[in-house]
Amino acid sequence: MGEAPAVLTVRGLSVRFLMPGGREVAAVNDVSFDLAPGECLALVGESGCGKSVLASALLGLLPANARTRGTAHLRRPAPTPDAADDGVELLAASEETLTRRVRGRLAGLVPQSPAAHLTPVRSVRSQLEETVRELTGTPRAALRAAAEAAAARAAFPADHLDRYPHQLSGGLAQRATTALALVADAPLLIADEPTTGLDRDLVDRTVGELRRHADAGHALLVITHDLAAAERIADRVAVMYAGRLVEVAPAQDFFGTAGPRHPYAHGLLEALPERSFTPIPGLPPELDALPAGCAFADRCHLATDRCATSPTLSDGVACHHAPERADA
Ligand SMILES: Nc1ncnc2c1ncn2[C@@H]1O[C@H](COP(=O)(O)OP(=O)(O)OP(=O)(O)O)[C@@H](O)[C@H]1O
Repeated sequence: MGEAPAVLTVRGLSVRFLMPGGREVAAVNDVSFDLAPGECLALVGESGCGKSVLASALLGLLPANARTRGTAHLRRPAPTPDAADDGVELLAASEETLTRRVRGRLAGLVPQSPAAHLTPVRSVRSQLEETVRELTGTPRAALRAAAEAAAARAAFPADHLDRYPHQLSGGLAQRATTALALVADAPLLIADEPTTGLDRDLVDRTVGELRRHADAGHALLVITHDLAAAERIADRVAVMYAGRLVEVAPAQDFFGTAGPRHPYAHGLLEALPERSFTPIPGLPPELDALPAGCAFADRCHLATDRCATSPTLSDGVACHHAPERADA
């Protein structure tokens, strides 16, 4: 983490879904992390490990059968310490606070399914103009130019602004939702799978834009299973497995010579075609029947009797058998 006070401070965040018959799905388990202004944290892990549920919890977008625990504090970085505002406790915030202060204003979201987030019966221009008016109070006469400027920030082409969502390719729909997410210059941007389904050129442009956004002082949480994209954007990597963070490491160490320390994180990297292309054997546990100990033990070549007790995240890794950091 950088030296500036965190924009987002998450402590002990857990999410359970209450299912029919009393079953409980433990989608996020005791997650804690900080995110500083200008920092990009990539949250990585296999499909279904809880990444999107975590993002939805932060923005108050969980369905009614969800129960959250823990705290998640979001605040605007202050130009001076005495100008600091108290920010918002996201998990305790009312729907009104989330709508009026948080979504779009303090936290922008580039959603996982852009097309589903755009209103199908309105052109991109009209959706951008409305969002600009609501979030920035721009007067009507200046709306057109402000919406065009917002589109340009996300490299959405001006000559496509009058199109409707069904007339956009996946890449352009993603640019439109990115433009909407950037309108209010929120201090936190959450991008959920921003590169999924894009061709190589668009992946490059998206990665570049997101990195520039962080470099301009915004805190950026990128949720992705694209490790190559994570390597290019992130300052730090947080690896999630069965709803828990199992490793949080500087990206340089994680992708560099030091490498990951958790056996699951190691396996994720080694599964890449440009590495040894060896998949991790087995499957993750069901989230409604998590073992009492380490959730990865069943798939882990290092597992011993000690793994019957759950390791906590300490010094950046949650594993009884993780190697010490070389510089520790
Ligand atoms: N409304 C819900 N009710 C019950 N379980 C849910 C609900 N929403 C999500 N889950 C479960 O929570 C778990 C985590 O889902 P999540 O979408 O966060 O995974 P993810 O890591 O983002 O994966 P992906 O990359 O596929 O989106 C999954 O097992 C999912 O089935």
